[in-house]
Amino acid sequence: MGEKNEIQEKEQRRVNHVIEEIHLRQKELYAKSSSLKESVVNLRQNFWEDVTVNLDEPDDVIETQASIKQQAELLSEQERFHGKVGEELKTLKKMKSNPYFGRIDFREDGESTSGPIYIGIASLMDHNDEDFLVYDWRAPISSLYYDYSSGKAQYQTIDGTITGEMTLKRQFIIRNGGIKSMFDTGVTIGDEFLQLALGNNASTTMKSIVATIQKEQNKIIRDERHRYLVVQGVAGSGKTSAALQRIAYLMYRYRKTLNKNNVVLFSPNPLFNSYVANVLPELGEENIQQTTFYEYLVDKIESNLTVESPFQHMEDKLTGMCGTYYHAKRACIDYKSSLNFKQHLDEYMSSLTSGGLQFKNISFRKRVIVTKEQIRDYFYSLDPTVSIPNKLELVAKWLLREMRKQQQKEKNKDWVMEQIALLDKEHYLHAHYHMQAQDQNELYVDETEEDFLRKKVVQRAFSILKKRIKQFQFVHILETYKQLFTDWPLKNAPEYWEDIREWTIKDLSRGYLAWEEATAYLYFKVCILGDTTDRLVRHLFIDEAQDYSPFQFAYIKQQFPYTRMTLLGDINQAIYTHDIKGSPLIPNSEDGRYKRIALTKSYRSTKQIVDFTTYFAPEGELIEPFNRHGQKPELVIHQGNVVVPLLSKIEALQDNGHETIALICKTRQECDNLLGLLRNSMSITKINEETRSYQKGILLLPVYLAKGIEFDAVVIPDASKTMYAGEADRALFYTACTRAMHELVILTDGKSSPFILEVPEDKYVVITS
Ligand SMILES: Nc1ncnc2c1ncn2[C@@H]1O[C@H](COP(=O)(O)OP(=O)(O)OP(=O)(O)O)[C@@H](O)[C@H]1O
Repeated sequence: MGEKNEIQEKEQRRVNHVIEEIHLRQKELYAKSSSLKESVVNLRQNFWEDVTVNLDEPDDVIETQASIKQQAELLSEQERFHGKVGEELKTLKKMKSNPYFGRIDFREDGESTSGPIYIGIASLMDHNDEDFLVYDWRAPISSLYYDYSSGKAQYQTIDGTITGEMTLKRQFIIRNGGIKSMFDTGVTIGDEFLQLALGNNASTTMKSIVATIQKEQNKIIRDERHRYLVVQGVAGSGKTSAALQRIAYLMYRYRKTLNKNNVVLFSPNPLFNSYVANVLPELGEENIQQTTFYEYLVDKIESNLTVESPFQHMEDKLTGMCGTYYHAKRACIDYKSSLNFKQHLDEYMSSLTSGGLQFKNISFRKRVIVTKEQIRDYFYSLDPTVSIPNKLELVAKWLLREMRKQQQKEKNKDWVMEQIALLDKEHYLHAHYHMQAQDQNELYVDETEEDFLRKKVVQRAFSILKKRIKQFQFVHILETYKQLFTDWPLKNAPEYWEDIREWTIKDLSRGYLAWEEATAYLYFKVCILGDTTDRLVRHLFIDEAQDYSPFQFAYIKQQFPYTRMTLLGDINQAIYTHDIKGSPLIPNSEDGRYKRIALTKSYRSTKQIVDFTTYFAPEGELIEPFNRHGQKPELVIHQGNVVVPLLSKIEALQDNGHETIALICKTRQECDNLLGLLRNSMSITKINEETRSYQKGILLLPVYLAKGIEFDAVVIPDASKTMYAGEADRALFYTACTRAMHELVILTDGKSSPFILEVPEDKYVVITS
């Protein structure tokens, strides 16, 4: 037997031993789980038997309450334990098939021997709880595996830096308990291992990358020092993957204090949410809160206003903008996305301390009981040095007092008697008992049952009004915001200001907030109404951060004042805002609290695809392909009718074994046209902004919905000059092409997009059909 085989056999024996230990642990946990389950069931069934209930004296009541609380705590403790055991069992099940993926032999300075350390998705002790059979990939010592090849190495612990020498680094592929292959590697994570991981078909859900995390990615995952961690990474460089492993790392590192409610991920579209939903559970962690920034805004803006979705915004920008309108709308988007606009808004808001805030009349039963002028006068009679939100608090108190006076006035009116007649039996009984109780305690009764019922009816009728007053709904935010465009003089007005004003007033008057307006409006609202900052969120992750405007970032920073942020993006894929100068992804925003990490290696696409797309990448960032080879991209030139060549290309891609083939168009309009042409010839799934998940097959979608996602093969059905021409289309075209893992096919009518012409001809194959 060769030395290599002997080593593999020895390793296999160890794998068998670990699986045996896993088996023992499982048995132990199953026993624990069923006894816990039994105890939970018993506790639930006998809950009241074990509680001492005595309500005779006030002291007894307190004692009873304490007894119930104690019993409830015991029950929830047992339930929690049971849940934990269940989670451990799930992890062990995964480990039984694949107990670990790496081994390092590390000799600490001052020690004479180097112990082997095996690394897997979770830690495992032997049955005596003495030795670690497997270390969690997030344990401090495991970072050696990702950061070093053989030789001098070090890692950080809470007690300081541990230095030493790594004498061996071995990687395993273990499936169903058998070692399929193993490599001893000289580089940090060996290419062969990564080749295998990347060569597979695209999956409809993202996978974890713990076995092959790269050194630069490991820096992102383990950074704990910086308030703002900014990752500029080229397409397919693993930004999203690193972000998800980072979440898993933080949940492990701070498991006693951090839970899923303290972590939020802003994702680019609803489809992406389900695309990444498997990663954390695969790593034994619960999913965190995921939302799109659009959903986040809509949730906070009054429900009677309509907020334009970023996708509709894109669609309009790409299909409906031409001529002077195009330039004016662009100026509008640029301005409202900028910090200049924020400053303008801030100045306007400070002017509101002395006048201009608009209010709403307060009406009851179609009669105005407090006019907006009365509210305004009261508001501006208050001390001008007090902040607007604090003054609103005082106005609300005054209004609530006014409401109480109004209630008194309303109580004796006829409508109240009519309402009393409509009350149900319960209310009458309540009134009756109330009077009885009074009889026992008082010598005379000053209130009749009718009085009591009248009071109740009026209280109920005013309750919604009072609730709205407490929420400061008497302030007319929309009208006050609109004034900014009607009355407020603007210094240094941007180009096309008159057009911008006109559109904005029209939109606001019909209760419509354009996408570029929505954040500004919400910012204005929270500043006027007062602090609604989010203190619960301790880590915020923003994927596709290049698509956030400087104004949106400023708002996010203000809303999450105590939150650490991880921003991940790619300047090359900036498709929403034209003005990316203020983006934090660009280095000049660095200060001590910022850490910027650049990822330049692209793992998603084959070398041939990366070589092709690099030529028209907008910002010319350094892009290195990973060494995985495939076919050169194909440029199919047809004579006008796209259907025949498109169908034959899709068939060819299917024959090549590709399971997920995406037809990526520039707009939804183009998708609709194409679907009309292809619908009768093949089964196609069209993806729109509401799509939450997808299956393998042929997918049709606009590029802005493909953000963050990848497919085995990508087909660009129309890459002609009329479709992708202007500079604004460059990032869209780049984003579309970089979604491909293995094959990229581009069709044109012969007049190709200028971006293709920027690529040397030897980088792609031309086919004329
Ligand atoms: N270290 C790694 N090991 C294995 N696979 C990796 C690694 N890093 C990235 N990948 C794979 O590369 C692909 C791209 O990763 P990911 O989607 O995280 O990149 P991204 O930078 O967010 O891309 P984009 O910005 O283009 O959406 C995924 O299939 C991911 O699994």
